[in-house]
Amino acid sequence: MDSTTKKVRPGGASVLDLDLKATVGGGVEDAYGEDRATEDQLVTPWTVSVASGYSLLRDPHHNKGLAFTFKERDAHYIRGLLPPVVMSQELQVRHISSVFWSFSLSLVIIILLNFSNLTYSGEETVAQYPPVSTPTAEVHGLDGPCGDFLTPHCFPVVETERNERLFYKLLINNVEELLPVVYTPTVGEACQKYGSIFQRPQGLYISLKEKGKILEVLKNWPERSIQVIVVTDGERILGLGDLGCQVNGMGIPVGKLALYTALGGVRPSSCLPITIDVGTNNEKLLNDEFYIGLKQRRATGKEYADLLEEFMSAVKQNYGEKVLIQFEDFANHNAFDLLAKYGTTHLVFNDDIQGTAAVVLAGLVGALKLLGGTLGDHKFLFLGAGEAGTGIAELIALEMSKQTKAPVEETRKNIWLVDSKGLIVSSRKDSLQPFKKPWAHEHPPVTTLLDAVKAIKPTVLIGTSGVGSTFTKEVVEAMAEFNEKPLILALSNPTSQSECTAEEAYKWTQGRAIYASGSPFAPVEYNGKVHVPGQANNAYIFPGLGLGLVISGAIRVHDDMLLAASEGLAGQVTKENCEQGLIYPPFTNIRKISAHIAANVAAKVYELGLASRLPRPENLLKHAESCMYTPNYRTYR
Ligand SMILES: O=C([O-])CC(=O)C(=O)O
Ligand SMILES: [Mg+2]
Repeated sequence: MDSTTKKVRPGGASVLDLDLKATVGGGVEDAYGEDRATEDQLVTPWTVSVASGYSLLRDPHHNKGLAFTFKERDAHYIRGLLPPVVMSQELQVRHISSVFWSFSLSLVIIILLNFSNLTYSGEETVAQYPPVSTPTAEVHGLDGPCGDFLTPHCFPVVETERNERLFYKLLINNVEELLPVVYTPTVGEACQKYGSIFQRPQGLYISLKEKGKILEVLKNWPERSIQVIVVTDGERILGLGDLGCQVNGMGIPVGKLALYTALGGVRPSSCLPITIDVGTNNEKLLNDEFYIGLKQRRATGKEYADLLEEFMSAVKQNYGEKVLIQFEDFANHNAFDLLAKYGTTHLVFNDDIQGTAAVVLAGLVGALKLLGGTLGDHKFLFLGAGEAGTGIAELIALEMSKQTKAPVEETRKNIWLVDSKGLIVSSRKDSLQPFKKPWAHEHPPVTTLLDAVKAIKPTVLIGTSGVGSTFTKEVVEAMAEFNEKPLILALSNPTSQSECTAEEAYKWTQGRAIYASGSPFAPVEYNGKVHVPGQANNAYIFPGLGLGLVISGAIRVHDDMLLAASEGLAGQVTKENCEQGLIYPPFTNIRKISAHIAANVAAKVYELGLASRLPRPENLLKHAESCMYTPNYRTYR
């Protein structure tokens, strides 16, 4: 062998230089290309090591706090770093739960910190959070020190930072109470107020500065086996508008993915939150010296489309065909285009358009048990003709069309939408955005919601405009005039943007309304009867939908899968729920509900031939349940 044909690796070993580019293989699933890389190609030097001692207690994936046994403490060099008691996970959860509800959150934080890592300074963390009092705190009676001292959102954030399994166990065991804390509405407030407090990375930031390097950026994320990505560009965060990159620790994608794990059983390490930063048009943020995002106006047109295209290609190249990408809180003008463009090449869905649609359709099916009749017997009026409004409207029309065999163009005629310019009617057609055009029916112009209610006489009123307090007393009273049981869905988030509160809906209809909202409301007593409002939030759907797509190895999302998800949810509404006026099952059973949704979705994926995990398991419900991540501690050797 001629020495000139040898190359010397940095480690000193020599290899044959026989056209390495063509002959060196990395093996199947060498996704990162490290093994097949030639010597002149750059690779990411990832290492895997066993955590022990002090660093084990600081590793949230493996930390068990006081649950480490003495055998484990000796084997992993942590004896003495923890106080002498050994506490089971169940006891840890019980302890936190009891403290959580009977004392104050500030105290909880300190206890959690003790559980998780004794060297951590609680005061430091707590001091980072400015005073705030949240609607959640009010809903749950968590006043006092919690309100003055820190935001409840800080509680789970701190918790995941210390002990992931304890956090998920706590969340699963107390889902109804904690959902509003990790998720809507508190997450919205956290995004608005705490954008400048950057903690450790909880997801990836991809800005215009990363153009041309997005694949490299993805490789910087420590986990490789990614199954679900939630991505936002921050332009329409809930009903709060353009918050740019102001998503502290990426509130929205992180919050959604926490629910993928807690409610849908998707492994936390396979979830990747991503915030895309193309600038912001929010003047306040642009003028804020502490703003953490790009200080420029939003990129649009080709510049925006090119960045998104690079992102979508890099995701597919890095994680393959089966990674699910959930678009979240994009503005209308991008959301529909992105969904149409990538729906045929990637496994994508838009939670605000499709997730919300599936959950509302399920609620309507539940409501029919109370109201009687079929979907086709009802008339729907929406305030808001954006992603949620048109998405829900389309899915209702599709389901009606399936039920009645009438073409969807016909069934759409039972559905009317009002936007900021009034009722959408045919005379406005030329000036309407494309996604609104199918809803421009024949009718004289009507400018206000109240007049539209009087003219259309809907049986169902749905608010999706992101603007609060728009279902006024007059509007709700008008609904109650010609409906024995008016169905009122105030879907805008967070609580401040609700079209009307639960109390208003019941009061203004003398307790006759069937009411559900996007953000949670506490039960209301009216005339001696307790009314329990439902929460029509996409959190019911996306975790189960995602699980169904992942377990079947789906490669595309089809409308029929959304209908299957919706049916899966509707099927979980019991007779007792209906008797209480509830159109959704309680969140307490959400893991079971998610498994049913996942099984229904997976069945549809197999039926449509879009599944890549073969053969199809016989019992999909059992299979879905068996695939769900449970956060119980594992024993270490
Ligand atoms: O996050 C939520 O609670 C529901 C949702 O997607 C939105 O309002 O944009
Ligand atoms: Mg959303």
